[in-house]
Amino acid sequence: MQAKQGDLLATLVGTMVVSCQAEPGMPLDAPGHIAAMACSVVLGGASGIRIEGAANIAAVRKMVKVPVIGLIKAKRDDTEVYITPSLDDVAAVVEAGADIVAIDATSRPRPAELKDMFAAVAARGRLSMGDVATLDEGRRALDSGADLVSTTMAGYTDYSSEQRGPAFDLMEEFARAGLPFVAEGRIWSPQEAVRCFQLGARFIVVGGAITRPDAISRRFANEVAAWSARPQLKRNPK
Ligand SMILES: CC(=O)N[C@H](C=O)[C@@H](O)[C@H](O)[C@H](O)COP(=O)(O)O
Repeated sequence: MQAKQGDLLATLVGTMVVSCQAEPGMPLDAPGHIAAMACSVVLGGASGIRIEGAANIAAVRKMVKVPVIGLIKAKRDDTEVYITPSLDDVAAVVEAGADIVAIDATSRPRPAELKDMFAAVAARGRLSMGDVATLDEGRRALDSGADLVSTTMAGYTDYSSEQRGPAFDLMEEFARAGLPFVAEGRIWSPQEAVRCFQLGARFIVVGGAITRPDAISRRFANEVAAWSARPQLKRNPK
């Protein structure tokens, strides 16, 4: 790894990266909106930004100085892998201005060999982040040349059990194995964020809890609806 890349990683250790993404078709799904979110979370203390899509990465790159983790979500017929699945996607993420390229590093069949994906990132002078669901996948990603591994995919494959909160069990497995990891996925509270560091995370990536107003509103609305539906409230409206 080149010295400059090591410096970049050092700025992230012990800090929070914020993922600024919008589902396709949602009101915030536009490069200008994503860039405004990125600027806002940097004001709030994010030390890096995770961004999906070449146009969004390019828009954010112009607006923030902090490291940008870029990815392309591409659903394909030939694979379940959808986070930066191909070598062309790697090139597009780098071209758009990302410092770190996030790549699905699960063990599922993929269009290109993992080691070729990570090598393509390194050849372009960028860092790579392997998004995994299990410890074995993390080990394999690091052996294949990933600079970082993240718990991103835990709970999102058919062999990693669905979870409501962060993948604390997987983080403990990484720590016991002495492997460095990034904590990402379903971190919803500052207390959960701290717990990730207690378990040994190098840094954390928080998304929906900060940047998905629809999901945040739904949490409040569900609690409010449950409160308002209490039987005693119906009996005594005053
Ligand atoms: C599984 C998958 O596709 N994760 C994506 C990866 O970029 C994003 O949709 C997540 O928002 C991101 O990982 C942060 O997680 P959370 O929003 O739960 O804090």
